Amino acid sequence: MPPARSVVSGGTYAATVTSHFDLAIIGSGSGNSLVTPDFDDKRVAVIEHGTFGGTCINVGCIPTKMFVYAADLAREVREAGRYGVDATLEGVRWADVRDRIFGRIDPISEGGLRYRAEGPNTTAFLGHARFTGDRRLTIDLTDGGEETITADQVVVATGAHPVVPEVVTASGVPFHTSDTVMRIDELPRRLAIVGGGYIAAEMAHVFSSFGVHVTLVARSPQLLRHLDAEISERFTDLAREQWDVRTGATVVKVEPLEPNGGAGVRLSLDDASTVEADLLLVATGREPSSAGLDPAAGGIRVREDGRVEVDAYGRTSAPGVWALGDVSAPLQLKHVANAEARTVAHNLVHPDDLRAFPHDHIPSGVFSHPQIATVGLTQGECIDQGLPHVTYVQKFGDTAYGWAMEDTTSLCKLVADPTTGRLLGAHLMGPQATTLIQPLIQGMSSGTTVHDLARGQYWIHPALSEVVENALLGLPLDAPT
Ligand SMILES: Cc1cc2nc3c(=O)[nH]c(=O)nc-3n(C[C@H](O)[C@H](O)[C@H](O)COP(=O)(O)OP(=O)(O)OC[C@H]3O[C@@H](n4cnc5c(N)ncnc54)[C@H](O)[C@@H]3O)c2cc1C
Ligand SMILES: NC(=O)c1ccc[n+]([C@@H]2O[C@H](COP(=O)([O-])OP(=O)(O)OC[C@H]3O[C@@H](n4cnc5c(N)ncnc54)[C@H](O)[C@@H]3O)[C@@H](O)[C@H]2O)c1
Repeated sequence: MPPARSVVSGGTYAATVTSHFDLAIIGSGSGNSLVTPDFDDKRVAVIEHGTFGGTCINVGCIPTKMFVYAADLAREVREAGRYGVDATLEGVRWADVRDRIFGRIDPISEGGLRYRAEGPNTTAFLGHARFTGDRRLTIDLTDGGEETITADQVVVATGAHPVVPEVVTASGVPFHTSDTVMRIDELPRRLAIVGGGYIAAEMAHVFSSFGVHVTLVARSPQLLRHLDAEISERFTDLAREQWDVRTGATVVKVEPLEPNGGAGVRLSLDDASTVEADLLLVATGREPSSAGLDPAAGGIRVREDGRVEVDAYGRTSAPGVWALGDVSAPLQLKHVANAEARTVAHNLVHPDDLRAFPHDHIPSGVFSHPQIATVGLTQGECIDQGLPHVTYVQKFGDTAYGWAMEDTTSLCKLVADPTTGRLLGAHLMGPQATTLIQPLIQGMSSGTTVHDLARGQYWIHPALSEVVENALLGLPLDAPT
């Protein structure tokens, strides 16, 4: 492992580095995968101002889901008595859970940096990149000084970062975001989470399953309000059974619990109620990391919401400059960033055969309790768009495996076009929802009709996937198409 130097080239610090590259990539998350064999005989720079490897591996999808797995286990032990299996959760060794997770992850980041630093044609710059001209970047190196490079092509893959409301930052009270909360030294007794989206739902599940009292403060009347209304409503009801959920509530004041500071926080809400907690987690969205790039200096247009403007092929308004992932994508999801990176990797070397981003039928999952998975249109969107549609809701509890699980709350809701007999959307809430949804994503992507999806293949009996089969068969379509 080379020491953490700002400019790493060939494993040794290079005082004078090559200043012109064939390709410069800003951001080592999904951007790092652009260094394909097509670039074996070309010079590539990867610039990173944070932890090498980006969000997903270091502070996003991977560690959160590793915590979620442990949380699911803890919850199952607690609930085993329902099935006549008596078990007691003796404790959760937070430090051991945390260290197991980061003990796997941290070496991956280190290995990724080493691989780029020691690559024969790659240079890893550790520092903050900003545009200072057309395809010209000035890098404020992490350990001081700056370096200016140019490149034939530049890819902006700078991701997104947490937004923290001013009421929190102005208070001076210590708080966490998802970037830091997974590394805390010990579990708090009480955790307050501000936000009602993905991160809030997943972190509330993790910490409450580990025995922490969780209070969740959300501005909107329902949690996960981007989802199908029925799912969002039912999830909010189930959340209230697990956590102290304050919906339709805005935080108006944040202050330390003790007059002289120290641990603990008191939140005052606009309904005159208060929340007291030992730790505060802010999960109020992530904004694209575009501003710090000085995009205008590079001729790069940015949308009102902060996303770098790209066309269907990933081209920005500046010739030779591309963007992908959270900094420009319509959704902040790793599978979207990966798909866009595959597209840009092709387009970089095939200027006469450009491919468009595959943005149809993008699914997403929320790894909370319960788990949620969704793809396509919601019923509400069909109504808003005046689309003819039919729906069907299949309860997990009305299938054989659902009986085994004594399930009373899980569901699979399908939305279909009665004329074409094709699926328009699928929305699942319950155990393994993110896995169960896959045949429905496949059906939508390949344009298979509901009838062919249901009857064109076997479904293993009495597997949980019969929920999906029965949901398809339940859709009130006129006739098999
Ligand atoms: C807690 C959490 C859980 C998540 N869970 C999931 C999940 O389960 N499934 C899912 O699909 N998605 C999940 N996501 C979203 C997913 O992590 C992101 O969509 C994905 O990582 C974005 O990849 P990216 O390459 O666009 O950006 P990133 O991976 O964020 O990479 C951008 C990199 O650019 C660097 N950078 C930024 N600006 C500069 C600059 N000016 N100079 C140099 N370097 C710079 C950053 O430090 C960063 O390393 C989660 C996100 C979070 C926060
Ligand atoms: N499983 C996954 O795929 C997964 C998991 C975590 C994160 N992510 C990605 O990361 C993104 C960021 O996650 P997130 O949970 O921070 O964002 P989010 O957009 O999912 O939710 C943000 C929440 O904060 C609320 N909010 C916004 N501003 C607020 C304010 N000033 N005061 C109070 N509440 C406010 C919103 O109403 C919303 O409930 C997600 O949109 C998602 O794309 C994905």
